[in-house]
Amino acid sequence: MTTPTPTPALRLIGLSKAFGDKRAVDNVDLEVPGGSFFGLVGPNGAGKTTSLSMAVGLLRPDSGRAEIFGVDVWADPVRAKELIGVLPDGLGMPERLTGREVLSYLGLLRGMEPEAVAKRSQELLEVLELDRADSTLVLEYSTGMRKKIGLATALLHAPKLLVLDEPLEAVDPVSAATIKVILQRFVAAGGSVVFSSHVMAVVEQLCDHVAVVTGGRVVASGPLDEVRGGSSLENRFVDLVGGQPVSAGELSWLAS
Ligand SMILES: Nc1ncnc2c1ncn2[C@@H]1O[C@H](COP(=O)(O)OP(=O)(O)OP(=O)(O)O)[C@@H](O)[C@H]1O
Repeated sequence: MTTPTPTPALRLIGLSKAFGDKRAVDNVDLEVPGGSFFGLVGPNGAGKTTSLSMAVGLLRPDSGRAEIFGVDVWADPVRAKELIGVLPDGLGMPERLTGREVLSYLGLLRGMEPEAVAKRSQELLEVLELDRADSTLVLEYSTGMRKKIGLATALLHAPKLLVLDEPLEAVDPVSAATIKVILQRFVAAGGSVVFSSHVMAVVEQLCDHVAVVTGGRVVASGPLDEVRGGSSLENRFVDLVGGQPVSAGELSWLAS
């Protein structure tokens, strides 16, 4: 008897998207195994945001489809949205609300009971160390605080998969450390995470699976060790994107 293959947390099948003449994402196939910590890594303009936006139903593909735990994102958006927590790139939050108010509003909007919203918000504000969430407007938040409250909104309804666009980009080191711990705990508890980054060191530090994206295409994907192979991920990355040989010093900005 054959063992059934587990349903991937996220599956992209032949996804493509063009903006005018520009092919931002070109026939991308990707499988994110359930329970994995998956990094989508590539340089600016590689197509990471466009791919993730299509994966979560924020942007309609020209062709192809996306499945969250086997649920077609465009055929059954309600079910798909229950399964995912999303941190978009822009973080366009209502800026005249406090962090707690943002969470309260979103929780009620998603149909949660008021008591559950209050309890869950309190837990998230504590673990994310957002202790001024009652007194500070989002308008006044630092990038780190915005990413943390964004992560709290993504986690509010206890999703099975987190899809995060650059969650650590331009974040202060203390907030970044907090975010990393929360994501690691989420995966340890059986959740799955997909996040984008152009920082190789972050992906190597956190992820068990990785996809390298450049020019709108996935040029390598799989378990981190397999993709990395014998040489460092930085060198393989440079090979894949067609760059010149570089030293670790030249690449130090990647680790910032
Ligand atoms: N709304 C849009 N209109 C026109 N072009 C777009 C739009 N969104 C993205 N693009 C283009 O599509 C390509 C892929 O962009 P995308 O934002 O997906 O890349 P990215 O890998 O997320 O880059 P970054 O790390 O800079 O965010 C880029 O050339 C970008 O300029």
